[in-house]
Order: sequence, then structure tokens, then C-alpha cells
Amino acid sequence: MFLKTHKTASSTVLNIMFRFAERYNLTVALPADQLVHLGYPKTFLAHFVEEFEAIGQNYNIMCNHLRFNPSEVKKVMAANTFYFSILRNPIRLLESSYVYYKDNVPAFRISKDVNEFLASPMKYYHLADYKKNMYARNIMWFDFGYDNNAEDNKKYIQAVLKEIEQNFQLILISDYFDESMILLKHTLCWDLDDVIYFKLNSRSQDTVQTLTPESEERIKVWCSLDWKLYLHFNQSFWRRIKETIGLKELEKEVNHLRTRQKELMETCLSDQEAVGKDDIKNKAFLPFQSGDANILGYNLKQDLDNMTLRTCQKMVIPELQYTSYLYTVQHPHKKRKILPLPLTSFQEKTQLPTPN
Ligand SMILES: Nc1ncnc2c1ncn2[C@@H]1O[C@H](COP(=O)(O)OS(=O)(=O)O)[C@@H](OP(=O)(O)O)[C@H]1O
Repeated sequence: MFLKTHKTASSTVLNIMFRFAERYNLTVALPADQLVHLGYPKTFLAHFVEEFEAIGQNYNIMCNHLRFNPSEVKKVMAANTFYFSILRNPIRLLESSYVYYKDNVPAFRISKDVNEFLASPMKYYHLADYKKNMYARNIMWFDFGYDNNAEDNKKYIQAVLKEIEQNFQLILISDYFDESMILLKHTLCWDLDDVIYFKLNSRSQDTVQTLTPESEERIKVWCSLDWKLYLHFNQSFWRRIKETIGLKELEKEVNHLRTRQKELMETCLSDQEAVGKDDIKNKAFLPFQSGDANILGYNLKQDLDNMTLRTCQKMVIPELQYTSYLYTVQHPHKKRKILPLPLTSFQEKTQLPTPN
């Protein structure tokens, strides 16, 4: 079970998990009916999962966005399930969140830019809007199921950190994504090819806002719950690496991963890198766009043989399209998901086999 936190490189991890599920014929607990997330931002309930009543605890993977709720998650996932998640430095995360949720989040809407917002967040952040404002403050704390407006109290924070450690076997750090993938691979006894990825859901550089040094400091206070969460698990991440893989072996494996990734990018991509939304030729691969962000995607080479094409398509399919595709594969008799995207049928546009 992967807890997909927001703006933490979690779409790249979801893509890894979905490809793993397909490779080994595993069953994924997918959002029910027309949902694209598992009920988020509502606290997770088992019936948010498609066919939970029939499939019960027999899912192998669950990794779409949800707000963690251990007792309900345990109804869906078997007792021996491996739980992991990913955190990101709250400074980088808040800037990313500001740009992406600029139009959706009341606290972000009226400020000119992220620095103006951070100069006096309480001017824009009203507790009455708490249901829509979670992206503006301690979003990771919220995703783990806790109160993102709670007081910063040492005892309370210690208790939450302890509970997260009890519920999750591994917490990755997106600021060290490749190192995280190697740690994941070791922990789960996976192959290197299982963790090869193309970076998904990234932004064009011109939609990244520059934080002033004052803003960076203010984020540590404004999002102090997330800041402490991050510091704690960043420390345990590196401790774990030193105690298991060792830094030398880690460096070697990270280099292998990067070499393999580069080879695959040369095989698959016509531009060798991610491109802006207007330059994505096949709109089936257009990622969901939001706020002021220009979310990048990929163009595949034209002359790929069928097998290579399939492999490359799966590397670049954005989250919503992949969720919808897997849903149709796993639940062929259900109505297909209608996505909030400018395309008709993902299967038609990509020539992926239409599942029976
Ligand atoms: N491999 C890798 N390494 C480092 N960073 C990565 C990686 N993959 C995605 N990203 C960055 O993660 C941000 C998107 O996060 P999510 O996919 O979790 O966003 S979402 O909540 O699902 O919308 C987004 O951050 P910003 O570009 O700052 O917005 C991505 O660039």
C-alpha cells in the first residue's frame, strides 16, 4: 500500500506501482465508479474502492490518492501488506502546491504570488475554508490523516510520528528520489527494472516561483507540523540507507538506475526530455493541467515496434489516464471513467489494446 501524498513525486511512484501490477498480474484497489481518487479529501472508507464488497481483502496494491485511515485501509489490504509513503521538503512542496492549486484553494487565490502569501498567510487563510485549504498548510500531515491545523505541540507531534512509524514500514524522500527508489528496491527485493521511471507531473521552469530566503524560513513556521515530519523521516531515511545498503553501494546503484533510465529515454522519446503541454502531440498523453502550472509530458518516437511502444507508453501515461485504463482492464463490465481531460478514448488514441 502506497500512501500517495500530494506534490511529492507520488505520480511517478504510482506509475511504477501500476506497471509492477501489470507485469505480475496483480489486482489494484482502484477508485469506484467515476471517482479518480479514493474519496480524497474525505477520510478513506473501504467502499471508495471499486468492487470492495466482492473482492474484500484480496487486492494486492492500493496507491491512488486517499486520506489515510488505517482501520478502513486494513479492510481492503491483507494483514501482511507492506505500507510505504513519500515526503518532500515542505519548502519546495509549498511552492509547488501554490502554483498547482492557485485557482482551487481559497487561501492562494487572491495573493499575487507565493511570497506575498507567505508574508502574511493568515490574511488569506481562513479556518472556515478548512475543507478546501488543506493544500495551503501541512498538506502531508493532512494526507496521513491528521489535523493540519493542530497546534504545534511537542507531545502531540511525538505521538503522531510514533503512530506513522507503527503504520508504515518505509517513508521515502522525494528530494532524493533515485536514492528512494534504490531503498524501495532493496526493501521489497525488486529488480532495478522495477524502479526505472520517467519523471511525471513536473512543471516547466517558467511556472516555478522563486522563494525569497524570508519565505523559506516562514514555511518552516507556517507548516511546522510538516517541517517536523520531514526532518524526522529524512533522518530515519538516511539512517536506514547507512544501516542496510551503505552509501558506496547506494551511489553505484543510483548510477545504474540513471544509466538505464537514460537508455530507455533514448529508446522511447523523440525529444529526449519532457515537453510543455502545448508541445505534447498525442493528447492522450496530456497530463491534467491545474492552476498556473504548465505540467509537462512526453512525445514518443514514431517508429517503435509494438512491444517497445507498449513499454514506452506505460512509462509516460499520466496518472488519470493510467487509472482509467487499469479500471477498464480490471472492471470490463463497468462504465468507463470519464476523465476531466480533452480526449475521448485513451485506448483509441494510444492504440493500447482495448480490454475485453
Ligand atoms: N522523480 C522525481 N524526482 C523529483 N521530483 C519529482 C519526480 N517526479 C515528479 N517530481 C515532482 O513532484 C511534483 C509532483 O508531485 P505529485 O505527482 O505527487 O503531484 S500530485 O499531487 O499527484 O499532483 C512535481 O514538482 P514541481 O515540479 O515542483 O511541481 C514534480 O516535478
